Amino acid sequence: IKAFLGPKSKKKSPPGPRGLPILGHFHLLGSSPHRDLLNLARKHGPIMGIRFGFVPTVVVTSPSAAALILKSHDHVFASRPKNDAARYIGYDQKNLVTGPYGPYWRNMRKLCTSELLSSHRITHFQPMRNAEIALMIGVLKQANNAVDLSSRISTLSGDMNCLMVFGRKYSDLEEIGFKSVISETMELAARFNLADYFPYVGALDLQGINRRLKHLSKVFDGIVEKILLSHAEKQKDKDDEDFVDTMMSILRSGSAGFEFDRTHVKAILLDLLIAGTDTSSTAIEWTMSELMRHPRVMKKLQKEIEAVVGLDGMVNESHLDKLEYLYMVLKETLRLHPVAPLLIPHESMEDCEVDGYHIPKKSQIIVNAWAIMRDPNIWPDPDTFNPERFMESDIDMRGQDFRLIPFGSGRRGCPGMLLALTVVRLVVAQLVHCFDWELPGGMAPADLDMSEHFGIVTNRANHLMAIPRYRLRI
Ligand code: HEM
Repeated sequence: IKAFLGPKSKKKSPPGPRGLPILGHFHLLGSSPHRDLLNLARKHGPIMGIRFGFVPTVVVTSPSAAALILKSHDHVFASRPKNDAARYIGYDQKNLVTGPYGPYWRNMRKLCTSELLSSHRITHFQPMRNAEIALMIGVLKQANNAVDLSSRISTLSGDMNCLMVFGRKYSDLEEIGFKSVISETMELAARFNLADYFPYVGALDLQGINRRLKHLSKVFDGIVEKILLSHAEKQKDKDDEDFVDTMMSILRSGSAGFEFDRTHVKAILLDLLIAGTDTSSTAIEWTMSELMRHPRVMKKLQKEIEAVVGLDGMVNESHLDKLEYLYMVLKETLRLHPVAPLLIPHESMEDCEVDGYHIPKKSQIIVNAWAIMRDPNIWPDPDTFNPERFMESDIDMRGQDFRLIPFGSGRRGCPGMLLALTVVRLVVAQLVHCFDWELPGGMAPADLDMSEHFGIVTNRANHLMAIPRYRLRI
């Protein structure tokens, strides 16, 4: 009514499809929102306005528009929208992933990048990674038949991450219900929660999501409290410290330099557990899938590793920078299969004009990285897996080039990128170097199903099954 009767605004809103009263554009999205949003953007342009319930949303679908949001106006768009899942599970959005932009978030991010995710800290855990990967290789060596490679990779990634964060394996935490809490949290967080888009209807919790979230947050808190208490009882040398030890010693010494209590420690632990596990394993799973679908690329990569490492030894982290083709394979995999196709929604902290369009304060911004990375105007033959496209190319994926942004960019870009690149390259190199791989039942490579399942992390719809044949001389 206000729009109809009130004075016409001179401000130009981003173009978009006609929405339904109150509901907005929910009905236009199906189970693959990144694909649906691309289809809409083809009609309405790279800066498109839509609405989810009461939340104005801008969808960005070109490198230049992404650069405007994540670089030129990064200071305006560096916040995150309110989100009930994060409110309950993320200790009232005190965590890094969903925390609103501000002094607290800046301090917390600095603390994480310097104390937990620095290259020094990553190197510190190198022996642990080698030991865990060697264990997995040992198990795969015994296999005579097809193995569930997706599950193996997921367990390995979870174990390495949990050992780093709190000194115990993910698989060992099954008896205290940890795995099921994490997977149910991920499942609930991926659902469209009406409470996030309809403030009044949301309070009724018609979907029952918030009730389950409250329950899960209590269970999760109980588990993390147990972990914190068990750490308090053990005295450790600096060299043996996991992330919990580091955070607790900062807490005890009061050296954080900002408000930092037990709740903040728990919120960060949650981030590292959720953001660090499924992301890396999904990237490894997609890389192995593409390699099995493209035996030529697999052979070429094996040759590269053989030339650097030889058939009498395993890959170690000092080899990684010499493996240029491996890096191209990873770039190409993350271009086609970004772990977070829509990044994580950003929010504008004030009114802003972007490319002539008015974007009001508290708009949700969705960057469709998946669509940008398959744009035929940028990428010839965009749906084809072809790592050679990166030969003689200066396109990198670390957030400086908006054509390739699997880790996002700017203030909210992924702080775990260095760790992820180390883990993913090491595990893929080791799997490719140690084994030749066959698909089960004589399946032809081109027949391997590559369907995806959209979620907090977009992984394979079906587990990757394959037969390993050991090929080293040791
Ligand atoms: C291949 C693996 C990974 C990929 C592709 C990936 C990708 C991303 C993306 C796209 C974002 C959102 C960027 C944005 O909103 O603009 C993000 C955020 C984040 N990632 Fe990663 N990530 C990976 C691994 C990791 C790891 C291993 C960790 C830590 C252990 C981590 C920690 C985080 C955190 C804490 C954030 C939130 C940052 C913030 O909001 O300030 N990620 N990641």
